[in-house]
Amino acid sequence: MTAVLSYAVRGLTRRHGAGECAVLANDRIDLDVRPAEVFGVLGPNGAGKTTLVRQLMGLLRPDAGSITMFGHDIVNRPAAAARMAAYLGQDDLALADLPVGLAVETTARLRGLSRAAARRERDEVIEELSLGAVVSRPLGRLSGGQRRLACVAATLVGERPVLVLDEPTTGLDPSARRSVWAALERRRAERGTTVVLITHNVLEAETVLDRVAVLEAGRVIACDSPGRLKASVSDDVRLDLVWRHDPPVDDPTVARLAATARVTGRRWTTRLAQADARDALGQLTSGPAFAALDDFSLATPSLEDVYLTLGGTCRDLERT
Ligand SMILES: Nc1ncnc2c1ncn2[C@@H]1O[C@H](COP(=O)(O)OP(=O)(O)OP(=O)(O)O)[C@@H](O)[C@H]1O
Repeated sequence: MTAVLSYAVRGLTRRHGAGECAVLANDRIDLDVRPAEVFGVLGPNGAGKTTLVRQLMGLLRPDAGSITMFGHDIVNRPAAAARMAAYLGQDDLALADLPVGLAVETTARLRGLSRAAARRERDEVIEELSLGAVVSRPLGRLSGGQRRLACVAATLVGERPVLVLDEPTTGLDPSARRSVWAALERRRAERGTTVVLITHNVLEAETVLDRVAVLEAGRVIACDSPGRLKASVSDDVRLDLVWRHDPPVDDPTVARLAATARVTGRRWTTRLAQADARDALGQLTSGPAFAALDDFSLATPSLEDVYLTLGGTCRDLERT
C-alpha cells in the first residue's frame, strides 16, 4: 500500500547539534502523503518543519526512521528525491545573478527539458505568475516578494510529480499569493501533482490544504483535513473583541470575559459555547461597553483554535 503513496514517513527522528546543545528537531514523525494531495505542515518557529521537508528532499539524513517516495527509499538513495520532486527552500538565491527568465529556463533545462520545451515552460509560468515586468532583471536585484515569486516560478517548471515548498507565499502580496495557490491547484488538477508545503498562515492553510500536519516541538500533534480537525475541537465559537482603549472591566460582561480572554495588544480572543457567545455579544453591543469597542467578530473554530486546543502556542502563526 505504501508504494502508491507520494510519501510514507515512519519514525522520522533528527537531532541538530550535539551534547548539551542538541535539539531534537523531529521526534518519531509518522506521515502519509497521498498522490495529488495538497498537504500542509503548520507550526510555530522552531517546530521542526524545515528539518522535516529537507529530509523529504533527501537534503538532510535522518538519525532514525524511514522515508519512501512512491515506494523508493529516499534515506538510502537521496538522489531519487531530487529526480521526483522540485524544492523551494527558504533562501533560494543559487541563481541570483541570472535574469528571472533565464533563471527559470536554466532550471527547466537542469530538470531535463529540451531548449524549446524549457523556453515554452518559462513563458507559460512567467505569464501565469504575472512576472513579465521583471523577466529581464537579475533575481538578486528584485524586491523580496518579487524574488520569492520568481523562485516559485523556477520551482514549477519541469513537471516534477511532487512539489515541496517551504513557505511559498511568505512576503507575497495578496494578488501574488492567489496566483501561487492557483498555479499549484492547476498542477494538482491537471497533472495529479502532489504538493507538500510549509505555512505559518492559518487562514491560507484552511482554504488551500487537503490535509495538514500540525507540528509542535518536533512532534506531529494532529494530522487531518482542516474541516475534520476543526470539527474535532468542539462546538465552541470564538468571540474576538478589539478595544479602542482600556477595556471597561467594571462592566460585568467585560469582567466575565476578562477571566478567560487571550490578550494580544488591544484584541481579546475568547472561546465560548455558542449560546454564551451570543449572550455576551448581545450584552456588549446594547450596553455602555459598546462605546469602548473598536471591532468585534464571532467565528466558528479555526485551525488556530485547533492548534491551541491541542496544546500548541499561538506565537508566530499568521492570520492575515
Ligand atoms: N543546523 C542547525 N543546528 C542546530 N540547531 C538547528 C539547526 N537547524 C535547526 N535547528 C534547530 O532545530 C529546531 C527545528 O528547526 P527548523 O528549522 O526545522 O524549524 P521550523 O519549524 O522550520 O522553524 P521556522 O518556522 O522558524 O522556519 C529549532 O529548534 C532550530 O533551532
